[in-house]
Amino acid sequence: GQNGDANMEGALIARDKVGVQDFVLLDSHTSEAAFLNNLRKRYQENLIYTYIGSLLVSVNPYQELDIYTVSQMKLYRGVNFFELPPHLYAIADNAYRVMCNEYNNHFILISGESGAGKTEASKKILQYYAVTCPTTEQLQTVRDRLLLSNPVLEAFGNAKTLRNDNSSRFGKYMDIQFDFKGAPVGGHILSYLIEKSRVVHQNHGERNFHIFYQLLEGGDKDLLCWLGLERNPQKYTYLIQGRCAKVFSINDKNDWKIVRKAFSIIDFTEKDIEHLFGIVASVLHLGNIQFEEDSNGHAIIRDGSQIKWISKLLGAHLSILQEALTHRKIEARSEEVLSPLNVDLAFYARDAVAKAIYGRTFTWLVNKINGSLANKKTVIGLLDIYGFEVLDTNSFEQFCINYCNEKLQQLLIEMTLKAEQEEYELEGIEWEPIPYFNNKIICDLVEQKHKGIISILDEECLRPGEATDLSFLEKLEEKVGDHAHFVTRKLADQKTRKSIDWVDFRLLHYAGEVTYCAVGFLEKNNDLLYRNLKEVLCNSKNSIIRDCFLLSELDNRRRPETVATQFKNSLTSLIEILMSKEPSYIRCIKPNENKEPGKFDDFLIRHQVKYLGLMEHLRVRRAGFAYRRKYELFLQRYKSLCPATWPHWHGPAAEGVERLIKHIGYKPEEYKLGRTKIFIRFPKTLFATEDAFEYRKHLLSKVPAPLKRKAGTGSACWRGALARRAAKKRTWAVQTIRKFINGFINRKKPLCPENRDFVRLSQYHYLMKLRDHLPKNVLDKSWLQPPSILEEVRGSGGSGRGGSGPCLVATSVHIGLFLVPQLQQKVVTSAVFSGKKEGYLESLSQPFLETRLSEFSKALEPRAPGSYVTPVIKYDRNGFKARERLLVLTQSSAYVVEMAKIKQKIEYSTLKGISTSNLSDGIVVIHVPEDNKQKVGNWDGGSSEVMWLMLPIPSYKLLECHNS
Ligand SMILES: Nc1ncnc2c1ncn2[C@@H]1O[C@H](COP(=O)(O)OP(=O)(O)OP(=O)(O)O)[C@@H](O)[C@H]1O
Repeated sequence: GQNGDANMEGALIARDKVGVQDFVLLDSHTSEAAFLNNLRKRYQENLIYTYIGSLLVSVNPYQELDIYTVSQMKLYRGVNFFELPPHLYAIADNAYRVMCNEYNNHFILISGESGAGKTEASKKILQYYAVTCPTTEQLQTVRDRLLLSNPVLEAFGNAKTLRNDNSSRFGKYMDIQFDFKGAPVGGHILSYLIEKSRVVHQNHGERNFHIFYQLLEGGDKDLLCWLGLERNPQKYTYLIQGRCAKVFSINDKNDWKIVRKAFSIIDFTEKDIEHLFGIVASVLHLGNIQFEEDSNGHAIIRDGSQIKWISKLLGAHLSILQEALTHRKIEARSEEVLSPLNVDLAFYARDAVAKAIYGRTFTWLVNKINGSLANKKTVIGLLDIYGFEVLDTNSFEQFCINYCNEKLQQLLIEMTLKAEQEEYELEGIEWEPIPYFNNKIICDLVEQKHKGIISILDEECLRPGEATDLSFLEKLEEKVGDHAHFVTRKLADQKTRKSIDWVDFRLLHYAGEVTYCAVGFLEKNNDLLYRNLKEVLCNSKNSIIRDCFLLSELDNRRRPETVATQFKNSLTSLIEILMSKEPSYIRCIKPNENKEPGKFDDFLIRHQVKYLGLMEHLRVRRAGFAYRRKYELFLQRYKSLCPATWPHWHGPAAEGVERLIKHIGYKPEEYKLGRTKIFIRFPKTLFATEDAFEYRKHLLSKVPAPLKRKAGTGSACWRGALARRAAKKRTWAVQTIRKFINGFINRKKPLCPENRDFVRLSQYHYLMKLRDHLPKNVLDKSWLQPPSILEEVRGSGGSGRGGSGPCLVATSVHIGLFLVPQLQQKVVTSAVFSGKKEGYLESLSQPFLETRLSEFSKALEPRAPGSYVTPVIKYDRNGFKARERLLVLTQSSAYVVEMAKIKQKIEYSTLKGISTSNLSDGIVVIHVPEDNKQKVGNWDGGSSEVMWLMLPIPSYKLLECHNS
């Protein structure tokens, strides 16, 4: 992928820091141990992010890290992927920039097991966009709503589980919508499979959804009184099954305040809120309803107080409600008969209605939030979805979740791995396609029409007669028993048999085996709500309940779709949505079970590395070539390594690259040349090249321009040269330190051989400091005080034979500001080369040729009359074409000006200076002298001394002179 290539350079630069920051650069890429070592090494230094190409691996730090500040966000904004260490923000920013540049849609898929940090990651990305994207006051509201939808959704959709105190119990796909200027203007949320069973039952150590506890803890007295609730959660059956209603790590009272406030911002009316909490309270009352047997063995409600509250809060008729909870309406021929329920069935009906009310209200809530976020244009989607789940006992929910993960893996395979192989094909590179495990076979096992597990389950649910979970299991054995990824006790061999119970079936998922207990599958898939209970709810006076239970549902005599089928369908449409977008991936890893910072549990992590398919991904990413890059970019970066390509190569880039790599001595087995890209097989080849490049860059940054050209013809064998250099450097260091001490002792004497270097060093430092503190304009008379040693030496007339240092100090005060860049370069080069290079003194009196200034005016020269080098032109969906333009910024305002107009108004030769921004935003700042203000006329911005112009960099040429 595009960004995968890009981050490679960053990985190169930082590779010596802590491990490799891109797994692709691991020497032994097939070794799981090496993979884990690298991950551990980085984690222990709190480096929680690592790339595999363009995929980001994240390990939950379980502590607040100082890497999510606004200044960090700004650091990553617009910066090329490869220039900074791996980060969520880099992924987010890359998606954003690709979206803006290409006007296409994007999604970021975040996966990992419970507690691995998915939700945190998606919130951080959202914050990143909220802070860094352009916005207006008007859009501020949308931004706030986007951010505040989170606490509300979390209150209703998250719960404390054993694995995570704030576990999302629903899958979430959120689109962030941007307008053509890249401002976030809206959002849309899709939710998947809220875990309704939690409303009525929680495992030991777990809680119900946060909102119940928040309401009881934080709701004010009047509200609770109106809802008929007591503040004590221990009073509510539905809240205490996990026996941990109060948890130290969760502040329900505080969270309540946040949620309550969020409601008002995301457009909820007081009526909505009243009805919503009416429903929440009703669920609690429902849970406290108890049934007993009457003399006929029929269920009757033991105490009428709860049902009265429910009737009030849901606006349902008391006696009808009472009847509905204890009877079932059966249709016999054309008659409807009310048949009384026994106690067990009454409890079942009670729980079913609680789950249905809560589940549908959650969906209503999501829709309501969507209503307040609605907008259009391009989007970036954030998919935060439960990762692979393997519990001690795995039930229907785990089956759905793991099926979902199979589907997403399939998507990843289709989009990434195949794309990878196709790239080689496209580039015309000979390459044996590497086999990877395609999990389609498992997806088919689950979802295939008529033959898949879901179809078989549905059939059992719908068929007349005595269908049970066991008969479902038998059907499975009968129909998919010979499938390679399906086992039951009966089908297993002697050895495996022991580990599978009679009620279990086992699937061999792509990530490993999971044994599912079939008990409860039918009931959960059916998700039946008795018809008469539905009727009661359809007639409710609570408007939310009425929205959730439509009368039309009653008219529809067809059976509603089963849960598994609904889920399957929503996954299918999700995959469709995702297929139309550009993907980015984040894989979250949970480092230990104890939520402990700094603890790297090898066993647990190895397991996840496997489940997340990371080795698989790396293997494919590294299968042929570790690195590939467009010829232009490769040449751009490394051209200084070969005299034929430095400073400019005039032929086709591919040929330039060929020359270049011949010159630096690549062996044939190390690389391949494709149609548009060079492919390098081993990381070490690239490292050597990068070393040479770094070294050259270091050197070039200190050479005056005329010398730069000559330097290009230097030694060819950089690898050897490097070693020699290092040895030389050490000797040199020893001598220098000695000299420095000597110089310091003699610093007060007039200039003499003992103190000359020391004085020169002081001069140098002074000038460097001066450079950063130059007066901002001609009226500013402040000037950095030189250290006394320089004054003294100058006073004693010691400008000496070198003539460089003191002279510069004296003259620079009088130099016009527009010479400053020139002067700065000379200062630097003087410190480095004076007395060391022949011909340096001569070069001093001439202006340096390849300064940014001259290079810049060259770049602006039209190639053909009236046109400029590669203008930045964008098109949007509506065919809007942004013209070639300049952004003009004065100190008080900004204008957009047509290139053509500017050309008439400024003589480039009078520019005061130019600076390029260090972001990849394609912007250059031109400093215009004061007198040009008049000519520039209507973009006058007031009283500024220096006028600034900004314009998109028209070509590589400019970038290049900035970088070198
Ligand atoms: N980047 C991070 N910095 C600090 N703490 C983090 C970070 N990511 C996760 N955590 C901690 O780990 C906890 C669990 O993370 P999170 O809720 O995001 O997991 P999840 O993968 O969404 O789990 P689930 O699937 O159960 O919803 C958080 O509540 C937080 O305490």
